[in-house]
Amino acid sequence: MYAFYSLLVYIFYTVFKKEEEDALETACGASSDESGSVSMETGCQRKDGHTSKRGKMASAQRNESSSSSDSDEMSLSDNDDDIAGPDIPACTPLAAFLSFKQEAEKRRASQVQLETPGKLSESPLVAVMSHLLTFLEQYSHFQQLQHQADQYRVQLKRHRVQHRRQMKALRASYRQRLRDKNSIITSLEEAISQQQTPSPLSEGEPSGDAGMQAGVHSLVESLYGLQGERSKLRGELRLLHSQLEQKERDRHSRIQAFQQQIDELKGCIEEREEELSRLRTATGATDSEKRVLCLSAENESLKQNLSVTQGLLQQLSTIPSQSSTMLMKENESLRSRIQQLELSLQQRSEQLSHLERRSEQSEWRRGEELRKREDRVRELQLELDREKGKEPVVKYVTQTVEVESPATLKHLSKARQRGELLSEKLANQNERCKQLEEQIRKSDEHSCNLQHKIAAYEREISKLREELLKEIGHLEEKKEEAVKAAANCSPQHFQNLQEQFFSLQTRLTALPPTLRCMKTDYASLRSQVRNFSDFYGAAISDAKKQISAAIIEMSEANKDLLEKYRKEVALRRKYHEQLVELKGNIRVLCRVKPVLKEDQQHNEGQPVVVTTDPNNESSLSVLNKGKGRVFEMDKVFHPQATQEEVFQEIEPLVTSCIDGYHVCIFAYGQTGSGKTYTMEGSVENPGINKRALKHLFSEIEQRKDMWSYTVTVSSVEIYNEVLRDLLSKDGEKLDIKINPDGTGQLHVPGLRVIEVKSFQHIKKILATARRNRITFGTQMNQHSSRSHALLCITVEGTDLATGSKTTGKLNLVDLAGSERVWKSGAEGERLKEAQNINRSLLSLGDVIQALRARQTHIPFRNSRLTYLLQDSLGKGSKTVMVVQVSALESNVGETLCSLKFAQRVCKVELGPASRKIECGGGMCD
Ligand SMILES: Nc1ncnc2c1ncn2[C@@H]1O[C@H](COP(=O)(O)OP(=O)(O)OP(=O)(O)O)[C@@H](O)[C@H]1O
Repeated sequence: MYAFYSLLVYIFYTVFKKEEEDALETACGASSDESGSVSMETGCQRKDGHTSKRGKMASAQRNESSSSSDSDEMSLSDNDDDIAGPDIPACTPLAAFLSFKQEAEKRRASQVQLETPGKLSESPLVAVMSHLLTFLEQYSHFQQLQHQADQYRVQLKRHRVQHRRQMKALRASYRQRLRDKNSIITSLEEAISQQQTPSPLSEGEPSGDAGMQAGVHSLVESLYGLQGERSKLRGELRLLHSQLEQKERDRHSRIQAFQQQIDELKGCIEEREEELSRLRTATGATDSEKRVLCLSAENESLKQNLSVTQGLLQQLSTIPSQSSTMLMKENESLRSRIQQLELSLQQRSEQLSHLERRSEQSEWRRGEELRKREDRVRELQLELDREKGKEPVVKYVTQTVEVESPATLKHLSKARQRGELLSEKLANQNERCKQLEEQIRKSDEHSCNLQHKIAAYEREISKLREELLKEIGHLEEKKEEAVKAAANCSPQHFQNLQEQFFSLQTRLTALPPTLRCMKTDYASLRSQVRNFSDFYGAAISDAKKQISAAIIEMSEANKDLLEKYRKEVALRRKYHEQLVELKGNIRVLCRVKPVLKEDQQHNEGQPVVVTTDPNNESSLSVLNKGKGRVFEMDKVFHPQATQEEVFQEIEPLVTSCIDGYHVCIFAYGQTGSGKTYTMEGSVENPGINKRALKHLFSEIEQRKDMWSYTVTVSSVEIYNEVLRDLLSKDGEKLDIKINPDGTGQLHVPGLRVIEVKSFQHIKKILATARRNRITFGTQMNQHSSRSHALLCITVEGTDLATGSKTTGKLNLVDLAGSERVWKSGAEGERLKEAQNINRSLLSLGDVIQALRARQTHIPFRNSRLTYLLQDSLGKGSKTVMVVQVSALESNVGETLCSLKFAQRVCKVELGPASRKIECGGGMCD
């Protein structure tokens, strides 16, 4: 009866909810009348004061209804309060009803027991109801649990997605950092800003995610650390810029000071020249006057002598008896006069020879001076050239810094302009120096002419002297005759004699003007020579002093500059290393081959499936079967990229080889994709090999004042796993062995190693290696290289100041093309070749894989190629891989393979590169 009644009420309750609620309210009201502590809000309560299970369920239902309204926000909310009970619309009212009925039944049973004691205390209906209630309770609990589990699962999934997203972002940021410094900084900022915004996940998460949170925190910390490093680097860069500016200012001021000094010197020289010309004319005039005076005095005395002689003759003519004695006296005086004249002539000739000696000496001294000055000018020229030669270093720093900031770029362009101005000024100075030399040469020529004139005059004088002597002899003869005649002279004879005497007198008077003229000329010339040589000597000694002072100053300034240059080189090296380390010691570049005419002929209508992004230099996408795939590399060269552009990316590594690092550059890719073109290039457009060697020699030339270098070259090819020397004609099979010198390094006994002195020499060597390499035509490439070709350059340097030694190695490798055998149409010998090529490339992949996994054993010995490259592929080396790909759809499979391999290499870390430097007998880094 009760069961039926209960069922009926339940049906009413569920179908007509309102009525049921009313009924429930009534029932509860009745119950509350009895207990006095029941309310609709909290549900019905038992007499013992405990909240009934039904009440609990009702409150759970309320919670559920409140949480369900937020269900849309569930995915974003992490609040544990969101966990609510299951949706149980049917069982809750039933449970409420049953508990109500159970209470009523219990009350009724207790009344019955009171009325009829000894009867069964609990009816079966009550028992069933209690069972039902327990079941409902358990059911709702189960549903709650299930709901909670679902929510946990959703949360876990959400956490996992977010975690994966975060990890992806972090990985991307790290990769970005490796790509280049600027992008690292940006990505770090992004990552930091991401980490700085509080994540909703970080609060109230289950304890299972604590590990992940700790990981994230540690990453954030490391990012902060990197940010600090970045600001430190920026500070260092600023410091470098300011140092550079200071140096540039110093250099400029020094150059100005030199310029001023040189100008002053030139002014001095000009002044002196003017003075010289003035003095020359002035001295010439005074000397001539003096000579005229002197000679006129001499003339006067001669005249006096003559008049005396005349007087004597007259006396002779008047007193014939006394004439002979008189004549004899006159003869005596004439003889003495002649002797005097002879003496004076002798003295003069001695003076002349003395003068000649002096002029010769001054000439020799002047020649010496000139030679020294020429030497000094040459030295200065060399120093200036060296100064100019420093420009590239500044340029390099400029290039390195240009990457950093546009302000530095502006500053360095100004510095370059200043440098150009300086070199112009220096060229002008050289020009002026040359002009001065020209002037000196002219004055030398002039002095030579003067000496010639002096010599001519001297010859004339000696001729005249001879004539005079002859005349004197003649006169003496005549005098003797006259004396003899006078002894027995008749008046007639005496008259004859007188006539003869007068004629002689006239001849004697005719002589002096010629003699006077000659003497004047001679004396003026002599004084000119003496004055000129004295003045010239003084001017030269002055100029010498000034030049030597300027040279001393110059050499001191040069020392300073040299010191600064050394410091700059060291700084540049340091920053270069930091840059290379930031970029990573293994770098992967990708070059897309342009579609050439011959490619179009073979693959007519083939679409291009490889595209590069002009805004992103480090990604390229490949379209395969309608799906695009993006690959990230350190740098991607678009099909139109030039050989020069490719080399520019590699240039810093070539430089580091001179500094003592081991560097390996290899080209990898499908056959015909342009590996040989990139490494060797053509005659008119050379590739990496030639450009690297050219750069190497120009860098060595720049450093020759501080370092001496020896460059040696060898070249081998690996064909069918057999090693052959490409520089020897016999093509003997070679083997790789451990060097017996105890260094543990590898060497190839019998391999021809050539010392190279110049770039011209290397050209011939490269041509020989190219001729000897094995190539065949395949379906994919008409001149396919069937072997791996290695060009090994060793650079041994010695620091001239400290004596420390460095050994750098540069391995330039043109790998044989990877190919799909069916596609290349290889058969027989070609098939074996292709298999060998693919096997060795596979070994290279294995080595890279092992390096990537940081395995203790790296399988270098699995192929000749990897064994030979062991030095340059392992730890502490710098490696660049240029992946060559074709853009055509027919090659998409090979392109994808090559790019996947490249991506694997991208992830390899070789650790910091180490410099192979030997100081004091041992190796040190
Ligand atoms: N970037 C480029 N610009 C112009 N021509 C190119 C370029 N790359 C390759 N080539 C041309 O494509 C042809 C094949 O190139 P190359 O011989 O260098 O390929 P490869 O990868 O060395 O082939 P293999 O592995 O078979 O030796 C050559 O004629 C070369 O001149």
